[in-house]
Amino acid sequence: MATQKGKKTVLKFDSEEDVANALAKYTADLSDKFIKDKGSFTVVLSGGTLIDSMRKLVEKPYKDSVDWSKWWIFWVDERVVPLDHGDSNYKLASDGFLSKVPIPSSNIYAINDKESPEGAATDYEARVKQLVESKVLPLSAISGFPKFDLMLLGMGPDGHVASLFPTRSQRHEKEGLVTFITDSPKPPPPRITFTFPVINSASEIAMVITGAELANIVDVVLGSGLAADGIPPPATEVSAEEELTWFLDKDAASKLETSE
Ligand SMILES: O=C1O[C@H](COP(=O)(O)O)[C@@H](O)[C@H](O)[C@H]1O
Repeated sequence: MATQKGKKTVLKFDSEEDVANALAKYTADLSDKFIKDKGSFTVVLSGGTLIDSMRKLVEKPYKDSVDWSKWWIFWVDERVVPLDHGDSNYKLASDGFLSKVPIPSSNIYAINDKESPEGAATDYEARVKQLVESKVLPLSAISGFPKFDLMLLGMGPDGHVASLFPTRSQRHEKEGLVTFITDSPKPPPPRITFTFPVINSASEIAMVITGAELANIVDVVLGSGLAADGIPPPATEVSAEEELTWFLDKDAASKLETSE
């Protein structure tokens, strides 16, 4: 399990709707803070249910109050499929979020979908390094890895985050920024993903978890940290440099409440 560097906060809400409202305010407040402090806001998205949980951010008042022109968008993981494919995390975010707000298209870092998984990972890592060179992304003074302002993450029922799965070696990568997988246990098999050193160098991380099917793994990750097979779920390794905030609805927190 990673050592928590920054604060860890667990927020529980009565409904998924309340999570969506709180997540929108949290994200808009961080956007204001980072843009005031450094003139830009670098945001890393996951796929899955996260994008639907972000729906309130593209409604009033945030749609009009957030300075979208200063946003930069990245993906914590991506399925290696065409960007217009139904499995693409880019398409999911594009349809549900990016198409609704005026983020400059040159600030949106989709993968190169013409590449193999290995080629797409190499390409994405090179493009992130270029942004370090051009001072869009700073390096963490703690880890030396690129430091994003905010990562918005989901979690699977096996405790995977990004495309870092319990029984796959990518979760142990300590050198690279971006790695690839060709046998993801969750379809589709070919994916690229940020590594834990990059994820854990972010200033702020939100783990956004809703639904009863995630109650057991939430209890494991925020409780004992060990799954029934004795393997720590990857989500136990997530930590932020400033603050890791868990957004849980009542259903996802249901086992946690009984064991606390
Ligand atoms: O495959 C993926 O799964 C995780 C979790 O998805 P969810 O639907 O359970 O929220 C997601 O965070 C990741 O980005 C995606 O590629």
